[in-house]
Amino acid sequence: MTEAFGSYQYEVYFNALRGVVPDLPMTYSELAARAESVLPPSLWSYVAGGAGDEYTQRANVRAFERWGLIPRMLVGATERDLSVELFGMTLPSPLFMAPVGVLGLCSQDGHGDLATARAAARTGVPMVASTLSVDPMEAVAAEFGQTPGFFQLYTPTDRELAASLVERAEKAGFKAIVVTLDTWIPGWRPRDLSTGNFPQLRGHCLANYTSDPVFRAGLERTPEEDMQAATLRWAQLFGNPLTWNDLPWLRSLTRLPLILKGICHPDDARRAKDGGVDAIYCSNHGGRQANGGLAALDVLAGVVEAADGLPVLFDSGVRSGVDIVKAIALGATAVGVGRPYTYGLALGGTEGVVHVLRWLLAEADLTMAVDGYPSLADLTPGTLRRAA
Ligand SMILES: Cc1cc2nc3c(=O)[nH]c(=O)nc-3n(C[C@H](O)[C@H](O)[C@H](O)COP(=O)(O)O)c2cc1C
Ligand SMILES: O=C(O)C(=O)c1ccccc1
Repeated sequence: MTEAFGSYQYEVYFNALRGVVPDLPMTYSELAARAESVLPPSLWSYVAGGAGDEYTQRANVRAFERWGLIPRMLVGATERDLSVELFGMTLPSPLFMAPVGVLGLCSQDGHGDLATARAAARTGVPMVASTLSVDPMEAVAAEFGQTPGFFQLYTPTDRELAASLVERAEKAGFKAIVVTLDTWIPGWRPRDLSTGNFPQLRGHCLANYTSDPVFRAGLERTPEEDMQAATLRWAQLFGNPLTWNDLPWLRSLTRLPLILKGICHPDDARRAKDGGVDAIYCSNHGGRQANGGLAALDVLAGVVEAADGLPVLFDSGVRSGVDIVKAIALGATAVGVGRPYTYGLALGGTEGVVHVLRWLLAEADLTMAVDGYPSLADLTPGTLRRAA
């Protein structure tokens, strides 16, 4: 069984009253500062950094500050219901873990994908497992327990390899496929470019490829014999500049729910819906891809409207439980975090991730209690006021 997150706030309260405070941060700024102090500098830069001067990354966070929740009184919101229906499943809350391709490297034991999957099992918070991982997807999925997991696909140029990855994800028990559209080519990332620092190009996090029969069949020597050649092959295959003409092919890859990640324009949301996808994932990749300036939160409502009833997943800039509540009020069905749980992983492995997830959920739950919104259905756009 997963932990009831609702009890976490009481645990934190009572422990704090007794003077027992966990040795893990309770605010994002402290979380980031402590993660920086434990991660190797190059890995810290890779995770914390973004595109260009990181204006968009900052805008993602600031966008939340421009919305204010209007408190309602005498509601008696003594019990809150944060559960969400998605693809016929009932999730305990709208929170999920966005795919992060270097998780494996971020935990002290070098197996952060597994550690994160264990946190998903403990909390009931789904993990979207990246194509880029230190351990193969089958090993990651084996740690999910009763919590559903989603597989994030970076579509390679080799269609047979794409089909193989999706087939493996189905067999491994993943419950949905998330196709990321915004990273067929890495963005302009000065921190990484100035240090020549791209973990995958050093042969890291490629287990899903090196364990794949189709990928292996394309190599002259096995990855065990020649990882450099395997890495080069990966770099050649990694990104596929798909077009809308490829959507029927993507759709044909799986009968699992199909989610397109990186949708920010209402027209793209409409087109995706017409193409038969099951959900839209509104995101600007945490400001890592284009430094285009617009916060993901500021395009959410338009995407939700165009999605016309399809579930809309959202990430980019969520740093607190209040942010989760605001994204739901602006129409998101489920809300993802990337860097926050990655920093928890760096600080404390599975425990660190569990801590961050429970904090975010306890804060969301308390916000709904204090502001008088007992269920997610009560969080409509009318509960927000644009403050600046
Ligand atoms: C270090 C790092 C690696 C990422 N790797 C992937 C990935 O492999 N696949 C993907 O779809 N998104 C990836 N993302 C983007 C996240 O899924 C997500 O969109 C983003 O982190 C959300 O923004 P946030 O970090 O502000 O919460 C990555 C993000 C970070 C920070
Ligand atoms: O770092 C990322 O955000 C990411 O998803 C990625 C994946 C592969 C190559 C470059 C970037």
